[in-house]
Amino acid sequence: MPIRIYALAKELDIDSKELVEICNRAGVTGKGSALASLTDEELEKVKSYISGGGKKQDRKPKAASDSKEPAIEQPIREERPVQTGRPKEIRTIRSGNAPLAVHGRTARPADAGVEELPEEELSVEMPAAEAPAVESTEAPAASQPTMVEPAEFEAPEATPAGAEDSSEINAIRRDDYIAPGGGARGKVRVLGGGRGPEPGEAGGKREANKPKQVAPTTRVKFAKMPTPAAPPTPQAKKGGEPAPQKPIMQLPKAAIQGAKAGQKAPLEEFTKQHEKKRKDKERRPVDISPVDTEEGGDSGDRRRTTKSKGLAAMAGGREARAAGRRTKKPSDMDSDSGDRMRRRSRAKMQRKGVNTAAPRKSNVELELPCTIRDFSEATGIATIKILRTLMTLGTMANINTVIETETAEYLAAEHGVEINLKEALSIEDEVITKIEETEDDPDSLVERPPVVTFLGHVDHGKTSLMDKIIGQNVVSGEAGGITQHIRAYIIDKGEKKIAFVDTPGHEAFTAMRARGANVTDIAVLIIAADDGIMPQTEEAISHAKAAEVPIIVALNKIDLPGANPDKVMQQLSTHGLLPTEWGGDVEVVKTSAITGEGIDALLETILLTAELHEYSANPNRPAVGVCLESEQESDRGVLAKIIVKNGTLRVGDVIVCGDTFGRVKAMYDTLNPRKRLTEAPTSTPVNITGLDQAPGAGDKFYVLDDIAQAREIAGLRADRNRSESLGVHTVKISFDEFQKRLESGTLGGNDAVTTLNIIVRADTRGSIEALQKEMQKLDHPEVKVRVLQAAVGAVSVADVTLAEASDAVIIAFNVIPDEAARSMADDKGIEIRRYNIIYKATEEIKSLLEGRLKPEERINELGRALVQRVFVVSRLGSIAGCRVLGGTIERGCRIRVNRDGRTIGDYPLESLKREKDDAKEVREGYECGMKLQGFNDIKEGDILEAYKVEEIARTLD
Ligand SMILES: Nc1nc2c(ncn2[C@@H]2O[C@H](COP(=O)(O)OP(=O)(O)OP(=O)(O)O)[C@@H](O)[C@H]2O)c(=O)[nH]1
Repeated sequence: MPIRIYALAKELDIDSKELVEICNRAGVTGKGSALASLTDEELEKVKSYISGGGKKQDRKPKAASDSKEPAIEQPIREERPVQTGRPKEIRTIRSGNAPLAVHGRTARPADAGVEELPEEELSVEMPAAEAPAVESTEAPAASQPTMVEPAEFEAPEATPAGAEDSSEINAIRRDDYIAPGGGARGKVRVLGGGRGPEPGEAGGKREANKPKQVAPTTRVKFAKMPTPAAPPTPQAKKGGEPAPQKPIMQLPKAAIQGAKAGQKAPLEEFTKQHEKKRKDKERRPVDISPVDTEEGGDSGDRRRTTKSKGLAAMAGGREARAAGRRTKKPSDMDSDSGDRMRRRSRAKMQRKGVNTAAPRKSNVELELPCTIRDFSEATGIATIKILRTLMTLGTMANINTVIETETAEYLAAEHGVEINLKEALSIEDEVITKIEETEDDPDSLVERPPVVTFLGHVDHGKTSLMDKIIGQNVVSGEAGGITQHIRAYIIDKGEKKIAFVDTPGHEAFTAMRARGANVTDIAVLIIAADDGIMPQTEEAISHAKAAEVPIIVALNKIDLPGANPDKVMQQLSTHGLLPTEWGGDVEVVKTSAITGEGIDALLETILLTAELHEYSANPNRPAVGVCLESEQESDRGVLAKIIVKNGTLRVGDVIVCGDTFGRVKAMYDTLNPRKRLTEAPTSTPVNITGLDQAPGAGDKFYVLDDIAQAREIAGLRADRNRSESLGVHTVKISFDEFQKRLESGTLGGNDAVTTLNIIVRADTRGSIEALQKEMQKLDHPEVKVRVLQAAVGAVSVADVTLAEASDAVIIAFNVIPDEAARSMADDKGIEIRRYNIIYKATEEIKSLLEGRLKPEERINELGRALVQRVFVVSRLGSIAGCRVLGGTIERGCRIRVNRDGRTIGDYPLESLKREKDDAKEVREGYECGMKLQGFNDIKEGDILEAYKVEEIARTLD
C-alpha cells in the first residue's frame, strides 16, 4: 500500500525533505517532494537503505577521504559539481572584522585567529546544470575576480523553510560549521553547499532537524552577480578542465608570518609595493608579442616570457608595430598624420642607412641636358649621393642644377650605371633638320640655272666683265673702283638663265663658304692676260679648289697689247689647272670687258659646264636659300639680298633666317630694285623685306608653316649666339685636333679616305717646292694630305680665312704672320705652325698621319719686339734697343729674328736689360736692350720674337 513520504518521515521521525533525498540516494527516483507516494517495494527499498546504514555513509564527506590535505583543513561540504564559469552566489563568513582577500582583492591584515585557508576552499556556488563536475578540492576556474562581502560569523544563514531551489539561495547555517577540535570560535570555514549538516554530524542532529531561528540582520543575502562573458581561457578549452588559478599577489612568507604575529608595517609596505608595481605595469605599453599572447592571462608567466625572449621579443614587437603601420591604409589617417608617419618612417630608414631612392636601373635613356633630379629619377641613384660625388669634384650643385653630357657620363661611371645619353631635340632640330634631310623626289626635280661666282686678283676686271654681261656699269659707282658689296643677278642667255654672284674678293667668297653657305656652282677665275697669276689669283685658285667647284678661267683684258695668254696658261699649269687646249680639263676663255670679246663664249661655256653637272631643283617645295647681304633702309625697313637654292620663295611666306624671322612682305628684282616680284624660283637672287632684323651674310633661310615656330627658332638661335659670344674660343683646328679627329674618325673627307688640309707659306719658292716634294712622299691608305695653298710671303688674313673655311692648318716656313692674320688666327682659333727645318715639318706631318703625333715639345710664344736702334759695343757686340710690341720678353728665352716678313735666324737671348739693369722680363710697351747669343748682324726694323720651348709629357705610347 502506497505511503506518502511525509507520512513516512513522520513515522521515521525525520524531515520530509531529508527523506526525499534519502529516497533518491536509495535509488527510488522521481520523488521530488514530500507529497510523493512510495510503493511497497519502494518503501521496502528505502527502509532497507536506512536500516543498512546507507544514510550514515552517504553523509560522510567525500572530501575528507579523497583530499590529500589534512582532514582538519578540509571544508565541510558535500561533493558538488563546480562550474568553471562564473560564480552565481558566494557564501562566506569571517571572524570579527577581518576581511578576506578573495580573488583579486587585496587582503587586509587579518585578526589573530583567522585561519589561512587554501584558495580552493573559498566556496563558489555554480549553476549545476551548466557546470562540469569537478572535484571540490580543485579551485574554481572562474577568472573573474569575485568580491565576497563580509558576513557576521555570529549570524550564520539559515535556509528558509520551503526553499526548494538550493541553487538560488544557499545560506550558511551555524550547523554547517564544524570547528576543528571542538569548534573553536574564530575559525573560519567557507562552505560550498547550501545544505546543512546531516543529523548525527557535528553540530547535532537536533539542530539540523529544526528550522534555525535566524535574526533578519544576521542573514546575508547577496544579489545575483551580473553575468560576465566567460573569457576564453585556455583551461576552458582543454576539455573543460580548469587550470588552477594562482593568486594575483603572492605574499612572501615573512609577510604572512609577520601579519599573523600582528606586525602590520611589513605587510602594508609589501602591499604598497605590489600595488605600485601593478600600476606601473598597467601604465606600460602593452607588449603584443605573439609569444606573450599565447601564454594566456598569467601575468607572471608573461613577465618571464618577455624576459626570456629578450631582444627577440623586442624585435617581434617592433615588427608587430611595423605590421600595424603597414596595414593601416593612407585613407584611414588624415593627411597630416600620414605625412608625419611617412616622414618618421623615412627618417628611420635613413638612420638605418636604408636607401630610400628608387632601385637602380640599367640601360637608362637620358635626354640631355637634364637636372640632377632628372638624373636621379632616371638612374635610381639618390640625389644626395650625386651631390656628394659632384662635391668631390669641387662642384656645388643642387637638385635643379643642369648637368651636361660630360658630367652625366662621369656620374654614371662613378655610380656604375649604364646610360644612353641623347641630346634633347630642340624645335630647331625637329623643324630645320627635317627640312634639310628631306630629299626631293627625283621626278620632281627640274633643271635650274647655275650660280656663278667671279674670283680673281684686284683690278683684273671682275666687275667690268659682269657689267658687260648684264649690260650695266657698276664699276663707276663703286667707291674707289673696288667692289664693296656683293652683287647678284640672274640673266637670260637664250632659253637658259645664269645667276651671277660678285663678291668683294675671294675672302668674302670663302667667308660665306665657312658659314656653310656654299651657293656657288661654278667659279670663274678672272686673270688679266697682261698681268698673269698674281698672289691673290693664287689664293683664289686655292679657295675655288677648296670649294670643290668647277673652275672656268677667263683670260681678261685680252684686248690689251701686253696680253700673253700662253704665259698665263703656263702659270695655270703650274697651279694644277691644265687648260683644255693643252690636254687638261680647265676651260680657258679669252675675254675683254671693254670690247665684249669672248663674253658669249664664256656664257656658253658656263651653260655647258652646268649641263654637264646637271644642276637641278624641286620648284614645288618650300624655298631654302642663303642671305648674301642685308641692310636697313629707312623706308622699307630691313632689305635682305637672298638667293634661292631650292624650291620657290613667294610673297607671304614665313621664313626664319639665322636668328631673324618674318613674313616676306615684298620681293624686288636685283637688277631693277623697284621692280616687285611675287615669287623667286630656284637660283634667283632677290631683295626681300619683312624680316624683323638684318640677317648676316651667309645665313641660311627656310620657309616654315608657322610664324610662331619661326619666332621660337630665331629666339633660340639668338640666345645661343649670345652665349657663344660670351664663351671662350676653342682651337678650331690644330695638329692636336687633327690627331683627335683622326683617332675618333671624325676628320672630314670623302668615303673612307680622310683629308688633311694644309696651307703653306714659305720664304721662297724653293722652300715651297721642297716642302711639297717631301709631302708627296707621305703615303697613307686612309689619310691624304691636301695642300690647299702654297705661296711665298707672310701668312695673310686670306690664309686664315681659307684655313677656317677648310679646316686647314697653316704651315709657316721661315715666315711670320702679319699682325692682322695673327690677330684673326688667335680670334678664330686657327693654328699657325712654324718651322725652320723642312725635315722637321714633314716628320711631324708624317707622325700625324700615322696617328703617332706625340709632340715632345711645344713652342710657347712669349712676345714680340721691334728693333728701334742698334748699339755696337766693341767688347760685347751688337745690342738691340727694342720696344716690346706685344706680350713679354723673358730672360732665358729664344729669339727669332724676322726681317721683311721672313725669319732669318733663331738664337738664344744672352742678356735682357731695362736701362742698365738686368731684367727678368719686360712687358708690352716698355723699352729694353737685348743681346743675342752668336748673332751680331741685327738691324733696325727687325722683329724679334721671343719664345720658349716647353717639354710636354708623352700622352700616348
Ligand atoms: N682694257 C681693258 N680694261 C679692262 C678690262 N676689264 C677691266 N678693265 C679695267 O680694269 C680696271 C679694273 O676693273 P674692275 O672691273 O674694277 O676690276 P675688279 O677685278 O672688279 O676690281 P675689284 O672690284 O677691286 O675687285 C677698270 O678700269 C676697268 O676699266 C678689259 O677687258 N680690257
